Amino acid sequence: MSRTAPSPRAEGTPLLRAEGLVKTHYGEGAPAHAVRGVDLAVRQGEFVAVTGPSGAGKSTLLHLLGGLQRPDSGSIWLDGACTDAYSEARWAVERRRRIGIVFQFFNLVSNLSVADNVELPALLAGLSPRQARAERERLLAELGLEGKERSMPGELSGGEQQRVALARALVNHPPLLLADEPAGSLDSKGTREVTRLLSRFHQRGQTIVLVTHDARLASAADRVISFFDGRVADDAELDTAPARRGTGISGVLELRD
Ligand SMILES: Nc1ncnc2c1ncn2[C@@H]1O[C@H](COP(=O)(O)OP(=O)(O)OP(=O)(O)O)[C@@H](O)[C@H]1O
Repeated sequence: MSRTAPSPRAEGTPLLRAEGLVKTHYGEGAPAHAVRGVDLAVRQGEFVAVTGPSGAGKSTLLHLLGGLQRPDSGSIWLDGACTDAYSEARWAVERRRRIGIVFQFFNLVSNLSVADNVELPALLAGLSPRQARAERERLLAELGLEGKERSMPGELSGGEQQRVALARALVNHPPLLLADEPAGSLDSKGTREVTRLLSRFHQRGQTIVLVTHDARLASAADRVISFFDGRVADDAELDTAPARRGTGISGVLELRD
């Protein structure tokens, strides 16, 4: 049975809301209490970075928010709709429509071309092949990947693969982008690229929840949640974020520096 959405914190219904999230992993050793009771609301247009030490539970939290793992208890609302009763298939549909996800190791389909990797979610969401191709062309051009359409993921640099993954995540115009250590396997140039891209999409209104160890990447956000031992230890709005100052990423994104 669906629960009623709690009253909004401010400025209307949050795009994403979690209440009382708990998740324990049972593996070989002792149970890992990864998420121990998390309440969270993310408003439309926010760029939230979740930081914290290794093992704090950040990735688990992101997986819960994207429906990739199920909480042991607690609830998640997407745009005011409770997801408690969602099946795996329903979550897959909701992700296609509402949530783009990028991962540390890109998770591209290795035997599909760049073009096919980006078009696939659009086709699955019901776009015609022509529409999917148009969206793919637009995004790959924007991300500086023209000419790479027929390449296979293994032929690309890590930074290029992550840009393809971003194109794939955003091809259906999802209201929410979740990013799990998107620069975690990139060099400093790749990290700068990802930072600038996330800032740019955020400035255009993209809501982002980012998990990262990287202070530089986190500083692009306008709100930083410090996660420790499965709980929110601090939740702070940054008044120095580039997007808020309006002095950071603007104009044309230069990727080829
Ligand atoms: N599938 C799993 N099975 C068993 N234990 C798990 C699983 N996934 C995570 N854990 C454990 O849960 C805890 C939290 O892991 P999680 O990956 O969420 O933390 P994290 O903050 O993202 O860490 P890192 O920054 O190192 O990626 C850790 O103790 C981890 O070993």
